[in-house]
Amino acid sequence: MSGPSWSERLLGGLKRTSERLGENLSGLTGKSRLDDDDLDRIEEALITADLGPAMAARIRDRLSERRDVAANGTEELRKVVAEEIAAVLRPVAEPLEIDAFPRPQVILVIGVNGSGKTTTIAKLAHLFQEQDYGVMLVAGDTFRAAAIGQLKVWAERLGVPIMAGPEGGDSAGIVFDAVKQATATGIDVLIVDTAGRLQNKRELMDELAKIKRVLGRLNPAAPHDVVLVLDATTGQNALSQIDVFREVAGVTGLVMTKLDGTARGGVLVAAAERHGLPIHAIGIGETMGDLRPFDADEIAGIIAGNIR
Ligand SMILES: Nc1nc2c(ncn2[C@@H]2O[C@H](COP(=O)(O)OP(=O)(O)OP(=O)(O)O)[C@@H](O)[C@H]2O)c(=O)[nH]1
Repeated sequence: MSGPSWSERLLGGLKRTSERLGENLSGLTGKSRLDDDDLDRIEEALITADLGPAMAARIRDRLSERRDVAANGTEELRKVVAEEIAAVLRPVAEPLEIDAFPRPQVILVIGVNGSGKTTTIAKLAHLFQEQDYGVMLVAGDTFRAAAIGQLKVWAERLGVPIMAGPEGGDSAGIVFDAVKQATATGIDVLIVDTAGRLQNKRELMDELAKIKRVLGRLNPAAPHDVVLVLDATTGQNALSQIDVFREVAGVTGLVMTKLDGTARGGVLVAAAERHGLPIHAIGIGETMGDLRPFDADEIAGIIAGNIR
């Protein structure tokens, strides 16, 4: 396939974050020692680059112990920043493993409409297919016919079975039927799409709670994973979505999408620092192959890379 490579696209998605840092730090060149004003500027730059105040303070502290790094050129400064970011990201880099017994492993996928939920479901299904697992999709968002239709298109493209009811159908009932069928047919992974109407928190909570209750009746361990899909282009907004969805659904892990294009990917670091939830993968495009493992050192390196 022609076009930009994985890393070029990822670089694009983190560019805004890394450029913000780069611009703010370029004035430090030639100094022999960082003074308090320099540290203030760095801290501010890190905050405007979406890394969040806690992370910015952490890096500032680290640099205040290493004020001489500026004397060794910006390369050294870059290394210290990258290392601090990587230290926060490494513990949360955790791929989604299929290890549930008895099968199927049930993965509930949640997130606001437009976050890239449906596309992420297709990408995950593709990934698991490549690992030789039998996958089935469930159209649990019954509020919009378009959502059901879109998932059906992906199921066909992937060549995987799908359980879908009519628009307005009872999603918990559909999920129940899907688990029964998946169990009977030896499916390994059941990926469930859910409604993402964040504006109505009560209804969303009731709906997700009902799906979880029904699942628990068939298998107390289900859902095994509750994966929240976040859109990197929403920047800080992604953080409040984590708060809300943790409260309504008990999130077990994250996938961040749209880390290509004009994303504000620095928010990944803020999310990791604040929540410590596993980050399973990142999305960097619209096709089923555009899911990439979350590589802490790679991301940290790119974010810090433009400091000059
Ligand atoms: N550039 C880019 N676009 C993406 C990515 N993931 C999803 N998209 C696009 O974002 C748009 C929304 O994605 P969907 O998967 O339909 O999102 P959804 O959350 O299911 O949204 P609804 O269908 O409205 O519920 C689509 O145009 C996708 O092609 C990604 O990683 N990168």
